[in-house]
Parts: sequence; structure tokens; C-alpha cells
Amino acid sequence: MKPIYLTGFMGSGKTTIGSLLGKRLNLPVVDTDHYIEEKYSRKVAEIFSLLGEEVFRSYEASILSELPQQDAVITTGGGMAVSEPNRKYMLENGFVIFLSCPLDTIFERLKEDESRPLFDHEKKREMEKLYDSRLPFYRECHWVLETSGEDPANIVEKIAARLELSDSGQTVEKQ
Ligand SMILES: Nc1ncnc2c1ncn2[C@@H]1O[C@H](COP(=O)(O)OP(=O)(O)OP(=O)(O)O)[C@@H](O)[C@H]1O
Ligand SMILES: O=C(O)C1=C[C@@H](O)[C@@H](O)[C@H](O)C1
Ligand SMILES: [Mg+2]
Repeated sequence: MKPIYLTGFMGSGKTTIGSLLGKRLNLPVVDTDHYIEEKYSRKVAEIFSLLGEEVFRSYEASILSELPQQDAVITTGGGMAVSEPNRKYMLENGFVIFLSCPLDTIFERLKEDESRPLFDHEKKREMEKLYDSRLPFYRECHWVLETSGEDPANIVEKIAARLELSDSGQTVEKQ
């Protein structure tokens, strides 16, 4: 089975859902942010502050091909799908699920969380711009799954059900 890539904006639930999905499907899970932190022995926030975003993006691009090529759930950082070559790689080599979530819900989810260098709780307008600019990239995927108002466990069951449908050869709608 091709790897499942979870994409979407910061706070859409990629890491949370991916971890549960891995357990549900009995597949290993690789989180690209964690992989980069291990490989380069620095926290994502440190890479941004010490080396800059461009360096972080080069790390993201270079690690994709090091990740499992099959039987895995890969939870991506929020900016992974913004790069065209990254999107192309994921679309060609795996099954890409965009976890969609309204920005207001994301603000609510991340209100106590300061770990994301690009998420500024005080700058709603800038966050809206970033969010809107990224939507077209996230939408280049195999499935769009709306996550707001859904419990993580339910989302996982929905994904598992859709994967079973596609395994059985039935046509599945993108949205
Ligand atoms: N479906 C959900 N319902 C409620 N809370 C959720 C849901 N999914 C995730 N959360 C919460 O939202 C926060 C962010 O989730 P998570 O870290 O999984 O996002 P992410 O998409 O991996 O973000 P990033 O792109 O920054 O890595 C966490 O506190 C998590 O518990
Ligand atoms: O959306 C983004 O650009 C980011 C999301 C996080 O997962 C991290 O990859 C980093 O904080 C950047
Ligand atoms: Mg994450």
C-alpha cells in the first residue's frame, strides 16, 4: 500500500489524526516535523530562528524521499504541500489527504500553543492571508476531509472507511 500523506494548515490535526490512524491501521507513522528535529538535532522553532525558514524548507524538500515508500502514515508539516515539487512527489508516490479546517477553529485549537513560529495569535489578518494563499495548494490532493466539529476518533474511522472503499475498487468522491 502506498503511504498516506496527511496535509493541511497548522493546527488542522495532521499529527493528532496521523498518530491515531497509524494505530487504527497498524502502520508506522512518520511526522515530518519530528523527523527533521531528530535528523538535525534541533527543534523546528530553533531552525527557523537560527537558520531561517528557507533552510527549514530545504530540509523538508530533502527528507521526503527518505521516508517510507509504502505501508506508512506520513504526517506533514503545514508548509510541506506549498512547494510544487513536494506536492508532485506526494501525489505520485502516495495517497494525499487534505485535512481541512476553518481558520477560526484553528485559532481556538492553538490558543494555548506557542510552538509554531509562523502562527501568530495576535495577527489574525496575516494568518487569514497565509491560510487563503495555501488553500489552493492543499486542494491538490486525492481527498479533502473536513475536520471541524469532528472528534479525532471519528475522523480516523472516516479515513479507514474510505481506504477500505478504495481498496475494494469502488469510486470515491474527492470531497
Ligand atoms: N479534530 C480535532 N478536534 C479537536 N481538536 C483537535 C482536532 N485535531 C487536532 N486537535 C487539536 O489541535 C491541536 C493541533 O493539532 P496538531 O498538532 O495535530 O495539528 P497539525 O496539523 O499537526 O499542526 P502543524 O502543521 O503545526 O504540525 C492539538 O492540540 C490537537 O489536540
Ligand atoms: O505551516 C507551516 O509553515 C509550518 C507548520 C509546522 O508544522 C512546522 O512545519 C513549521 O512550524 C511550519
Ligand atoms: Mg503536526
